Amino acid sequence: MQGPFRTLRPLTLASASPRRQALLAGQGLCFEVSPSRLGEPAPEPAEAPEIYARRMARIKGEDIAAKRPDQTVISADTIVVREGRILGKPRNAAHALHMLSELAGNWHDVITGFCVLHVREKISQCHAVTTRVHMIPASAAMLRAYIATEEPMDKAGAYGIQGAGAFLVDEVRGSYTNVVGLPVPEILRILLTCAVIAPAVSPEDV
Ligand SMILES: Cc1cn([C@H]2C[C@H](O)[C@@H](COP(=O)(O)OP(=O)(O)OP(=O)(O)O)O2)c(=O)[nH]c1=O
Repeated sequence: MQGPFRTLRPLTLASASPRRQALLAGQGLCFEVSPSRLGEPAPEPAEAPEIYARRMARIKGEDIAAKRPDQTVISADTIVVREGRILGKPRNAAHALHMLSELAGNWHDVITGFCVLHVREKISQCHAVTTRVHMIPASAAMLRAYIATEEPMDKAGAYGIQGAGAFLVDEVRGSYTNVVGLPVPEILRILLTCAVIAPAVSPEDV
């Protein structure tokens, strides 16, 4: 896909998320996709949500980076946090309804932990970005109808801001792409610094 950036060196996205793939492809980046199949362990007692999201991103990223030591590997983990409690993906429709009932009418945090790793070059950058999101006080009928679309089932907090779930969100404070699953400006800044990507057009072309 044509975009504002081009990829200079081999890049791998260690994620099965089609949203993350679309966010990077939309910038013009070329990359392979190699999701980690490691299970995601539960948070440690008293582990802060940002630390947990970063730890999960590191587990997934290091799994793939070890197999591709000459490539730059990007990984991420997105969680929803309401009053200090971490909401991952719903187990089933009833669990999705439970989660959305808690989120509706309230503020919550969406935290994406992400890593940029390169084993041979000893690059190991892991960070977490937090976005505040407010949901409308949706009725149970609206939430049930949304869950019936099945969109919530593979998403942290049981909603997708980029899909039909947009109807639930009336305010976002912070990075939008972070909610979708990858904080694009932060990732691009690191890739530019590491000379893995560059602007697609050289200055003399402008
Ligand atoms: C809150 C929110 C989450 N999500 C998604 C992003 C992530 O794909 C998913 C959270 O699950 P993750 O465990 O972060 O990622 P994943 O299982 O989809 O992929 P992988 O582990 O291979 O990287 O929730 C949205 O798409 N939109 C949203 O608005």
